Amino acid sequence: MVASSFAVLRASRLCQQGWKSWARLLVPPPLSTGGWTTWARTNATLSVEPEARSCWDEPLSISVRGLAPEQPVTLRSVLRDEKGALFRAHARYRADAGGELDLARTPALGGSFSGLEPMGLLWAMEPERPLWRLIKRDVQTPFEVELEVLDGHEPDGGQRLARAVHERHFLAPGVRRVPVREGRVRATLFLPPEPGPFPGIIDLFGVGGGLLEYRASLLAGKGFAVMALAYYNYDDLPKNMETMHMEYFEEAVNYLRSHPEVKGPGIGLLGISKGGELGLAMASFLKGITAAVVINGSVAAVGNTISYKDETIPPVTILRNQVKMTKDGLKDVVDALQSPLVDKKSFIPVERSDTAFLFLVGQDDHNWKSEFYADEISKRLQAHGKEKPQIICYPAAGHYIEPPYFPLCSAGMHLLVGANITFGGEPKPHAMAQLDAWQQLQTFFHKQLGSECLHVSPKI
Ligand SMILES: CCCCCCCCCCCCCCCC(=O)SCCNC(=O)CCNC(=O)[C@H](O)C(C)(C)COP(=O)(O)OP(=O)(O)OC[C@H]1O[C@@H](n2cnc3c(N)ncnc32)[C@H](O)[C@@H]1OP(=O)(O)O
Repeated sequence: MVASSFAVLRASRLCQQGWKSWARLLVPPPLSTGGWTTWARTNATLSVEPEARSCWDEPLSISVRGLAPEQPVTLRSVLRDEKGALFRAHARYRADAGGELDLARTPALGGSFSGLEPMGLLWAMEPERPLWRLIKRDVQTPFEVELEVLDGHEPDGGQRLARAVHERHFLAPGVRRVPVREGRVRATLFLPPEPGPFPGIIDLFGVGGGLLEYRASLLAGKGFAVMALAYYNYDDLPKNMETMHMEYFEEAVNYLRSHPEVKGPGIGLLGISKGGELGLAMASFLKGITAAVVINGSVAAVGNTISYKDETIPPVTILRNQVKMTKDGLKDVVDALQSPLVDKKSFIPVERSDTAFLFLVGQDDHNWKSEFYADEISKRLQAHGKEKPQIICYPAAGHYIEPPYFPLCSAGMHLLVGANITFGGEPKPHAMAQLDAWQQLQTFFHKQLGSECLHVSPKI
């Protein structure tokens, strides 16, 4: 296993910091307290850099000025998703002797997180609605994050001293969004600003289907042509996923490879969960796939048959008696799939693939045994004289390894199981895993797809 390093991330974070812009965003009236000394300050300012807006995957510099020396304050964040669900985080801080507070230098004293966490107010958000996952549906609009500074350390906060609203965007400047309806292919292609050609990537999500675009749109901001590909429960595609026909995915690969703005000869694949399993199947059956990143995928067909021409891979047996209950009343299905070493016909024939692989694994994935699957794929590839894949394991990370700063979704409704299940993961290590995984997959694709490390300016 390759240990991951976070040093690179810190360096890139520092490079992205822009110039300081202090803006007093809200000045509440002074407290009337009958002569008692209070901490509330009328001249506190909250500064967020970049100013006013940024890309979702970009780090922020958050600081407060104009507080009293050593003043205790609580910082709060809130975001409303497109379904109206609220996500919140808060942390207690103490200003320095000069009445300042910089989240890059001042540790949180408790709350949704503690310690030095400059981005904790984003990644530590929790949904107000239980088991709700933060999903961005329309990438053409930003999420608005409201930040507040409150006097004192009371859980519900004291007087509001300052407030800022910051837009987090999913389309970097100049990135183009092109809906695709070609033959049977239903997708959205994101192209970096011209001129191309750009290395091409197909992006696949998992059970639930639909067409989620936010990862593809963010990745296009890093110099890739990324096509978010729907495969069921979208438009005129099948409503369910009884059989996954590789011919559909082949059509999508051919479409992207022949696109005038996509650099050849081969393309990349990115898939999470069921999307990782399908990416593995595509890399095993189809031609023209140079590189694949599988995030917590399976090496077995799960829940449906995979077919290509006259071959079929049947799904592994479900071991219903292995479903356990957690103390929180959630189902834990991690042991509920038969091993593909037993159900050998369900093992995707990865040995046929000449694709370079990167496996990103949450070691606390409770959806299924991602680490075991990655290890078995590695063994199978090497036993057939193929290149050893890169495997990066993240301790205490769960199933949904998303782009940076998405809050952990540690439990939720699983549409295949029909019940709420645990997905695993602890907020802090999961957040660190997301940050590292995002860098690792970009580095891997740039290397394998032969591109220069082009970045679209995140300035919006
Ligand atoms: C006892 C038996 C044992 C069996 C033991 C078997 C073991 C078995 C092992 C596991 C095997 C796994 C194998 C693959 C593991 C993956 O693949 S994990 C899943 C990864 N999936 C993804 O990342 C794709 C997610 N995409 C989606 O879920 C859909 O595209 C979206 C985003 C929900 C949008 O779809 P849509 O049709 O527009 O959704 P919408 O109508 O708004 O809502 C549909 C439902 O989703 C819910 N929903 C919508 N938004 C959200 C949200 N933000 N948060 C939470 N829920 C939401 C809604 O409430 C709604 O539910 P209902 O009201 O119908 O109950």
